[in-house]
Amino acid sequence: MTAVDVARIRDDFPILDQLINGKPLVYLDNAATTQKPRPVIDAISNYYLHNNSNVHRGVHTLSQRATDDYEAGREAIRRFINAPDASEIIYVRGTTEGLNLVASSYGRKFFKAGDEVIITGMEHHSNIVPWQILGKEIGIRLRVIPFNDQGELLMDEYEGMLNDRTRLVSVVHQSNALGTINPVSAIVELAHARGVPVMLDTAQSVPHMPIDVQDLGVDFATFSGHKMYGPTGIGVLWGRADLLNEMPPYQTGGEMIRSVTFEETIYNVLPHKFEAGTPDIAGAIGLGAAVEYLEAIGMGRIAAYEQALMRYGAERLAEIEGVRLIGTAANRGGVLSFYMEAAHAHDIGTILDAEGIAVRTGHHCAQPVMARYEIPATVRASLSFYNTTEEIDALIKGIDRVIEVFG
Ligand SMILES: Cc1ncc(COP(=O)(O)O)c(CN[C@@H](CS)C(=O)O)c1O
Repeated sequence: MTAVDVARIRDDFPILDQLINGKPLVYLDNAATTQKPRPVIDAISNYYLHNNSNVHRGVHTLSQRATDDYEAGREAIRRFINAPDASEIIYVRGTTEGLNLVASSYGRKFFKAGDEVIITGMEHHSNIVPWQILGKEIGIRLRVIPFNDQGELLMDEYEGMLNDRTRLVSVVHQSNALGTINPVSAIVELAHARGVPVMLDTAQSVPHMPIDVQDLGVDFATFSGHKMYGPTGIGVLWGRADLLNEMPPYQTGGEMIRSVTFEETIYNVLPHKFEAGTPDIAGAIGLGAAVEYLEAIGMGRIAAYEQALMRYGAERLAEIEGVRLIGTAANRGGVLSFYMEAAHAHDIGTILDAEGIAVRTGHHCAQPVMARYEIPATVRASLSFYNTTEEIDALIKGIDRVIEVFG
């Protein structure tokens, strides 16, 4: 993407054109949530302005229009991740709910006391805590794949963990704290050799690179709409139909049933079995618009642009004495996490905000990662295709200001 392309893209994001503390906003917190382009905002407004109605089983025009748009969003997502069938696309609130759904439904169906789930040491809390709860309830064991100082998984350790009690491998594709992009194909190959399914947390990869769930060979994948330029409150769990059909519903009530008597309930078919109650209709329509927006730019172009920007940022940060980059895997995405002895991450973030620069500071819901590096927190700049090298330069200038203040 050229600078001209980026300038035109930035016109689609009105929020980026504002001053913060008298300085141009430099939004570098995209791993937390991304900004929304006009087509997404317009699609949501259009629904509420002209088509607002509840979906499915409606016999009036507005309901049919809303249902058509809601299901068109599902088909757009299927296409975007190259899932075999739209019925395998389950709308959830976000990655957290997707992970909880699999832990709760797949976990209670297929795990027995003494069984094991394998995760990595760089997981987001939403792929740690649900398994701990299942561990307490059913007596399953959590196995954790360690990683080296660069933030790369120790694959030999992983291979050694797989055994006859392993019921699921559940791992992050791209770490939100380190940027590491994990070797999914190798992880899948070893797991499938033992007949073990793989769940992939794609919260940080779907928005930033091409994702083909069939090519990856995974069995589940989950992500959040708000991290891929769509609205908050809507996300996706994709799963292989044969597994989803075996799994009990996660929540129950309307929409997810075929018939209910006081004696028995017959569940609905996929995807509806896992979509109880009135869904986030506007969110799904907005997410469908976000998919179309990203497809028009091209995920390959986005990945290449963000990769170049991250490498530029890493080079600039390496020039500053006292800045320690956390997460230096050879294969990593648009995340620049760093630590400075001179000041706590929160103080650094505050000074950067005074310069108009928005970064995330803290443990990023990955406290085991901070413990591994023996640091309390990092400052994390996370990139998007609407960021520029000039914004990286502004970040560097802001860090120089931090050093002025804290010495
Ligand atoms: C890898 C990964 N996995 C799961 C989640 C949860 O996504 P939700 O949309 O909140 O459900 C996140 C969200 N990470 C945010 C909030 S902590 C971050 O600032 O890094 C994530 O990065």
